[in-house]
Amino acid sequence: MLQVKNLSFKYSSKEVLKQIDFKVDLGKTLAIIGESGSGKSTLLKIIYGEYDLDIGQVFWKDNEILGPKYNLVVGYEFIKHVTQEYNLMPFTTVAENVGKHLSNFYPEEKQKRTKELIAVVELEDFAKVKVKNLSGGQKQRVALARALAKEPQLLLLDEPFSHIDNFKKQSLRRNIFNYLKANNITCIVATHDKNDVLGFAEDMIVLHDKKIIAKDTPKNLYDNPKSPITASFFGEFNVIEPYGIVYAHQLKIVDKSELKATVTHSYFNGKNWLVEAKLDSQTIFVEHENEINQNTIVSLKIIK
Ligand SMILES: Nc1ncnc2c1ncn2[C@@H]1O[C@H](COP(=O)(O)OP(=O)(O)OP(=O)(O)O)[C@@H](O)[C@H]1O
Repeated sequence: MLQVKNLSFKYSSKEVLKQIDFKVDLGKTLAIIGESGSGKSTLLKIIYGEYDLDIGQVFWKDNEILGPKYNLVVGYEFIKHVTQEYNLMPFTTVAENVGKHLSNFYPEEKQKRTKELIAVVELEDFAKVKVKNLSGGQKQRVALARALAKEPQLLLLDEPFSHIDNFKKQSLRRNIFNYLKANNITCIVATHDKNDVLGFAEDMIVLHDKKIIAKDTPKNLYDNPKSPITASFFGEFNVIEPYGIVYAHQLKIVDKSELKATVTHSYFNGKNWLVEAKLDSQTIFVEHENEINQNTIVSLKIIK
């Protein structure tokens, strides 16, 4: 189990994290979400052992994770950290990068494992291509494969699919998370994308103003977001008193109701239209199957 106990952290005088406490069971995935600058990457770096802590502790099983004051080389063999920088070797091939940390003592085994991982990230056609000639998204996939190569016990992923196009992202996400499950690898993923979380993470924490403001399963947080920060991660929402947080898809346009709003704009979003309207002086968003003309008065019903 990974355990983060009462952790607070400052960069010189700037406090970034305060009283952070959570656990991740072996083989489970925890998602960390929060606005840009809320400290997600910092938390992953601390768990990797990149910084010394004045307050709090991090444990992997019974071992305390310690920072550079205690370790000549930063990090731990059993943890892999895929950062937003990738740290690849640009002048060598995809296969060489993926196999970099695998022993040359068993060349056949190395080759087999490298091939397997290149398949997980769907880069078979690029195995012999030098990394410097790859796109940003392809590099990100090489970094993921390389992190898995030495079978880490704990994998830290920082925005792992941010540079990968939607076409590839869906299958890649499934490949990676299924691989982690099949190999009982514990994972912490920092992300802005709800699709990295909903189908894959057992638990999720929300960072805001240095603290954890919510901690639960993704489904419970989705069903009952409690704060606008949490709701905004899942989609367009409104705060309508006395009902509280109402997602745009929970507001229905009906024939008759007391709740009336005036349409100001309709945005096509593929599946349906996002209708912007004024409810008294408040701007609200409603999902609807058709476009609605500006200045139309609509009746609304909340269906939660
Ligand atoms: N090396 C550093 N020195 C000083 N301040 C830093 C350093 N790294 C990050 N910070 C600051 O710490 C805060 C948290 O940054 P961090 O990168 O952890 O946020 P984040 O949630 O990962 O953001 P994003 O979603 O944009 O990646 C930010 O205000 C950032 O400016």
